[in-house]
Amino acid sequence: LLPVNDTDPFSVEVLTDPLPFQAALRDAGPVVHLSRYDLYAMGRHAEVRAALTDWQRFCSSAGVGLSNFRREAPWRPPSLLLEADPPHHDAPRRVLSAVLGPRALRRWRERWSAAAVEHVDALLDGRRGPVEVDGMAALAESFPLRVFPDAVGIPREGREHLLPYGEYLFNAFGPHNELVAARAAAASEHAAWVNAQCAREVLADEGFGADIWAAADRGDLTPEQAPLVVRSLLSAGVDTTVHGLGWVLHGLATHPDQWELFRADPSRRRVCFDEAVRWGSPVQTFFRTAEVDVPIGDVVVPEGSKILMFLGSANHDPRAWDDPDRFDLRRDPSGHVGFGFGLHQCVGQHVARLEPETLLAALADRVERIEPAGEPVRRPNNTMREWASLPLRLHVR
Ligand code: HEM
Ligand SMILES: CC(C)Cc1ccc(C(=O)O)cc1
Repeated sequence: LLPVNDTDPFSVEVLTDPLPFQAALRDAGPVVHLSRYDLYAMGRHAEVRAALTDWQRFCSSAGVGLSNFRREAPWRPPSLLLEADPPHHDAPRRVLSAVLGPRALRRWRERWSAAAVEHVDALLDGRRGPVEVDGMAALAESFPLRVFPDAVGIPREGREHLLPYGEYLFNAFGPHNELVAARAAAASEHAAWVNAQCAREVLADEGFGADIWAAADRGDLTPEQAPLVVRSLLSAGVDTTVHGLGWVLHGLATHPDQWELFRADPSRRRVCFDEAVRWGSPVQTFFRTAEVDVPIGDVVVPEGSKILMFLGSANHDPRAWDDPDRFDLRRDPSGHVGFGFGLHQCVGQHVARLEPETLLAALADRVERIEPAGEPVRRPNNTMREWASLPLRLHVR
């Protein structure tokens, strides 16, 4: 293993199995200069949380990827939430908080519960005993794509652009390596399709998109801002939940006692998804930019530097968690940074929780046991920790 500060954290090797590098990063100090990209890396829970709450000194408007928007043009117009700081961030955030809040989701809960039952019934197709599936294709990818685009209110045509768009977006937060170069040509086509779905005239009368345009009618947003706020949903709302679900299924399959616990004790159901997001941390890393010189320990992070926060490492920091590498529904995962923390903390987290809640409830009624049915396959991505396939055996009652 190379010394930490010479390691490329975006190499396929580290992206595929990040835990050894992250342990070395945590041990190397509260903040570590990585020479390869001239950035400052944080792997410990305390420092990552502190940086996430300190939006004045660690800003988002220079981009939350390696690229510094003040030095090079972003590949797409910046997000009005993710890549914005107060005061510009305030109104779009206020609008999306209301559109995606727990109260607003009540009308989707019944629909998604019914959709989950239909989805699982169709998958099991009346079979009993052991049923082998690829958890990613059969559940983690297909269920979010069944319910979320309709909730946004986009047309059915062209939805196959959604996953590749998100895949490219999350790669593009990292360095311009092979993962980005391989798909750069297709990306502009995916982006063009996504942008076209944000126009008022293509969106259904009911859904998150319509709610955002209604906010513009009320003057809570300008008509120029509305389509970009809809774009945020299509950018952040699909691949994240797909891989969040992937980690739930992988955790339950590799810890079969946990499925027993989940089925036996409904109170565990609420905590299950957050424990999976802590344990798997589908969003592994992203950046901030130092607005001033920031002293941390005996290192000064110079103004203008990029800070790389390792959320997955913070969520496995033994300074913050007992037995962090264990997926355990008995633990209280609150305080994890898998949804971020502070001002930009995930505004879609309630949607993110509702999808697995409804799907797992439908599975719990029919499946007594979940176990691995072969080697799962990783897909390297500069930001997202993803399973390409998850062979599972579901024991159906
Ligand atoms: C498991 C699923 C998800 C994970 C792990 C996740 C993770 C995150 C994280 C870590 C951030 C903070 C980014 C930062 O601080 O720079 C964030 C922000 C955000 N997320 Fe999520 N997210 C998920 C699902 C969703 C969904 C379903 C939506 C939309 C329906 C969504 C919309 C957003 C938006 C718009 C922001 C920017 C918020 C702001 O900057 O104020 N996310 N998400
Ligand atoms: C973890 C975050 C980087 C996920 C994310 C992506 C995109 C947006 C957007 O607003 O486009 C917001 C959040």
